Amino acid sequence: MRKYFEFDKLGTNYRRETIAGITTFLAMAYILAVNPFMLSGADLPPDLKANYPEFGAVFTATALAAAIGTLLMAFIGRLPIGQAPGMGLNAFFTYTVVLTMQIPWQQALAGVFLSCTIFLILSLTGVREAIINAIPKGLKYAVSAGIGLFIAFIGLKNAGIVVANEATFVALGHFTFYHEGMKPEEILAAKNALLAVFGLIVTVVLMARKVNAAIFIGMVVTAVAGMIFGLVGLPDKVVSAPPSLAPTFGAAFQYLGDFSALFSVKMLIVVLTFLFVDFFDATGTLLGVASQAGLLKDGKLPRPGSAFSSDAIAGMAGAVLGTSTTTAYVESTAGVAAGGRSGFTALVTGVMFILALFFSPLLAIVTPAVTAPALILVGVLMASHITQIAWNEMDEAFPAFLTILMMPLTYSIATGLASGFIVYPIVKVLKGKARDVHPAMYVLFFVFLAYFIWLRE
Ligand SMILES: Nc1nc2[nH]cnc2c(=O)[nH]1
Repeated sequence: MRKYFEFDKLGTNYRRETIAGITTFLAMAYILAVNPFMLSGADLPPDLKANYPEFGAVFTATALAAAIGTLLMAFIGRLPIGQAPGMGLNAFFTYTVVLTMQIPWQQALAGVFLSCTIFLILSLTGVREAIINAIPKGLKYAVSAGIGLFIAFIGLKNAGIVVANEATFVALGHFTFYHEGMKPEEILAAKNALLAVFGLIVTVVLMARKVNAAIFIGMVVTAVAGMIFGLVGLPDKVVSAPPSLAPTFGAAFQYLGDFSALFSVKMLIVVLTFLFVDFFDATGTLLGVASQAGLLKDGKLPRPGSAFSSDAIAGMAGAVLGTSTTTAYVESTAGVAAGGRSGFTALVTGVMFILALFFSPLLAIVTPAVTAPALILVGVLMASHITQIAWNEMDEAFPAFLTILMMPLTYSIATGLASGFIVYPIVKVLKGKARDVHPAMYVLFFVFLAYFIWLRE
């Protein structure tokens, strides 16, 4: 074991790797609640919930996908990196693909499976690197930053901190509940918005103090405060058998053979968006976390094919189980900060996800106010990529800015992505820099243009 994980070469030991693995698990554990909450449409009106997979099955799928993905990273990638369903693509799955595009969730899972299969092929053949070089750096970072604003916006909306407004589209929610004539639901909404603000402050302070499991602890503190003030119910037990996977397991397969459903412009955009986001995210995250751990050689990952394949296979497995794209998690930096250097860290994290399968009753304490701080603060982590954009070059800055801005304002990652990829070649060509644009970018221009023409009808 020590030899397989190269403990001596990496200067590490079992104790340190175990603490690191538990640390990464605690930093990622919020996804066990947030993912089923989001993918099952729990924050949507009751009549829309029927269009989404069942909560319990998504919980089991999330824990299993995280366990499988993280164990793949342990044994194949041999990196101290955890995997779980990503926070941007679960929002894209729920709000864009199923809610707006009205694609059945089973077909959306087929799209996840397909995009990860393509990612696997690109990773094994080395084409991945060629594509990474073809996409302008500013757009790559804009995708992460835009997703950060998007999921933060979802958190603010779910918590009632930001509300709809007829005159201005959006406005600040209501936080006072002692006016005369307030309806009971208005009082409840105001109290929940206050609870979310409380949770946000607690979590920000924990993060600022560099507490590794800040988001997880923040959720627990918020839920306990919610129980004290009667906003969150008590779980009736702590341990139970995992909820059945039957409602979601293999649901993707019913569409994988249906070529007419799978090969439409709508699905092309869905698959491309899943692929792009996972592609850029995995590249940035694997390099970023490995760099922090001091594992890069000449700026390259050790065994890059294995690491990217672990990401892609985890996504395929997750789609079969019943969750949106599983990917390498930036929260793995918490375990690396605690000393994790080898795949053994990921082995420990993966085993923790298996144990978590038996604690599903605790999910009863997760309400929109409890998840909101996690959504908003993961948004901050992702938005930090904004600094990588060349803001003083307008032909770079504007497409990136548009990508970032359109994601929250149109409530769609795909629309943000499409906006940037359409505007980028136009601005470059009109500036007389057509040769600076990679041919692949012109192909994508037409693909995304087709998206706007055929999907907006
Ligand atoms: N890299 C990465 N880390 C995450 N942490 C939570 N969600 C994500 C995600 O989508 N990508």
